[in-house]
Amino acid sequence: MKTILAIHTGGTISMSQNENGEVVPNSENPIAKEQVILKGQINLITDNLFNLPSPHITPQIMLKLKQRILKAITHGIDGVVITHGTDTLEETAYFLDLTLPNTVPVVLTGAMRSSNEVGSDGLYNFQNAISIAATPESYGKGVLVAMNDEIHTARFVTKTHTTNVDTFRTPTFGPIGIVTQHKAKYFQELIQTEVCDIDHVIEGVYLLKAYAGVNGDLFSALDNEKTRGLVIEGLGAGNVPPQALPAIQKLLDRHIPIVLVSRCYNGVAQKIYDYVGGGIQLEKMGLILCQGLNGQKARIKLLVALSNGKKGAQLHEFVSNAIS
Ligand SMILES: NC(=O)C[C@H](N)C(=O)O
Repeated sequence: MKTILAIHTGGTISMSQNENGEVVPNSENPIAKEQVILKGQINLITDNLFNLPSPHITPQIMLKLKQRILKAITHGIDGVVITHGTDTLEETAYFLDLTLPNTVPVVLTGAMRSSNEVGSDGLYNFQNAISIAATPESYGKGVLVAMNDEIHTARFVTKTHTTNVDTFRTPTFGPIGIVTQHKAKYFQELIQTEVCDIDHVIEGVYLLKAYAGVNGDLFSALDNEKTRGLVIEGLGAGNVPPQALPAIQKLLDRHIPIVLVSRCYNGVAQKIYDYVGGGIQLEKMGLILCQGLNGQKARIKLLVALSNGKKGAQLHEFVSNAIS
């Protein structure tokens, strides 16, 4: 019989609606007490590690979660399920994907409707996640996200709707599997995973979004001792308005690594344009183009790489490479 560890961290999946219709955290996690469909076929261990709405989750908390999972892997666990608030679920999932060894299935799930709401999706998603974690086909697939009958990779999944249960999508590449009758079926191979172990996380890694007419004001605000790295969500294929460039150049002159992704929902940042602020010129300035990650994922990757002590060409190679 397989032993699966369920780690609960909070989020809507463990909340309830009160008599005023407000969704609030519970002192006791209702999902942890539910009967799960595979009871009798698996040995389920429960750890109520945190009880936090996911906007309260920080990289330091992600690191604690990673350490908890690592301990369980060392003790021979067969699979791990994590329940998590959906707002930052993709960031925690990718943090774990980058920092854990790819040895046992690790599956994150959550809910868009709290535990006592009509049509609540929490228990359903939780059961799916358990069956995915207990499936032999789930080995070697990196950290997975299971929501609404779909299986996504941590690397590319993103929350796309504020309230709809069909919110988690993988733009450009699509999900790698589906769940039917609580059984996982995979139809895409995962591209190679990368592991970058860390024992601490640094501060001072920021994310800014470009927009029409953005100037250097926000970039100049980062010209200080605290700044260790920056991700810019550029326009289109990865372009930035010219007025912002002098302030960006100043950050580069201070040897602050700057990663460029696209603010577009689909597609990857590319070197297409050779005008002032175009991707080709930004790369010549020294920005690192990161293909395929959204801004929040690229920030996690840069944070992990810098926390690991990566610099120069090694940092460049690790951060720029997401799709090969
Ligand atoms: N659906 C959810 O879980 C959203 C909630 N605000 C959270 O992330 O904790």
